[in-house]
Amino acid sequence: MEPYTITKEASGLLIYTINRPDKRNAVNDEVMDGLNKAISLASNEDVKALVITSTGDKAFCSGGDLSVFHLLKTEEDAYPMLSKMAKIISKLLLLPKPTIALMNGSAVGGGCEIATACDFRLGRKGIKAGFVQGNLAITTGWGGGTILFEKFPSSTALKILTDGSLMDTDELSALGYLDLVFEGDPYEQCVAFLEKLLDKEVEVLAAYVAILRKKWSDSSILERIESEARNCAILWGKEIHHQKVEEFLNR
Ligand SMILES: CC[C@@H](C(=O)O)C(=O)SCCNC(=O)CCNC(=O)[C@H](O)C(C)(C)COP(=O)(O)OP(=O)(O)OC[C@H]1O[C@@H](n2cnc3c(N)ncnc32)[C@H](O)[C@@H]1OP(=O)(O)O
Repeated sequence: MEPYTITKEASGLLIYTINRPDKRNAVNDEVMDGLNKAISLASNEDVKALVITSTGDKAFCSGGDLSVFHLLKTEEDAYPMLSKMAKIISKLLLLPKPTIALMNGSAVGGGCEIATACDFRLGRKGIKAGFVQGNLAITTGWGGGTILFEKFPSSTALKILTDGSLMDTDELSALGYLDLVFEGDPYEQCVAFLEKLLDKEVEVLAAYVAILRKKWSDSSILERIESEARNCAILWGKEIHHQKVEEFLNR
């Protein structure tokens, strides 16, 4: 089974789908490379917006693939992986097209980091989402913490990150994290949400998005994301983190 697919729709949507439902759509190197490729393709003139979604209804994305990344034991081992994905997420954040996380399942850990980098988050009623990294004795390491602080009030972001709880769609909507809670076919709901946006010329969309992207690029966001990855790598190398991951893998 291919770990991801990329499809271009006649509507102008480019759709990147993580396809590892048995691993709850966890991110491994191939998924990272696929996302990077989709982000590059989304810059093409005929693409109006990039949608990131996944297969199945259990998980939008369960974060980093712990069964693979658990082999990374030290700060020096972990940093290249964290930095690689932090760069991809930075590219997603600054992509000059609107981006949408279409969440038909729960978003956990790094899955929330991907969703947070998107401009819009659409979640199926009944899913959950949470930045659980703190429960594993690490922080966000892909830039998601920095981006959360950028997009939400600081007290809201700090509470979400330090609680490490999975929140339901009522809580996520109340916090403004979800822009739409949907029922029914995810793709149809996404197209309906974007109906008016997709009516606009691609240059108009890109120009509005550029205003927002400039605000971030002018505020040294790339350096701040890089420093988040570096700090996470330090915690990653500690024994307590490895114990917490073992507990998850052996539960
Ligand atoms: C690495 C970067 C870091 C960051 O910077 O953000 C992170 O992302 S840390 C990772 C944080 N993620 C987690 O801790 C998620 C753990 N997963 C879950 O909490 C749950 O699986 C779920 C996502 C809520 C789904 O629950 P459920 O539907 O009940 O499924 P299972 O728990 O039974 O899992 C099924 C299957 O999938 C495997 N799995 C799930 N998540 C991961 C993962 N992140 N990495 C690797 N494998 C994962 C799980 O082990 C099960 O496998 P089998 O036992 O072999 O069936």
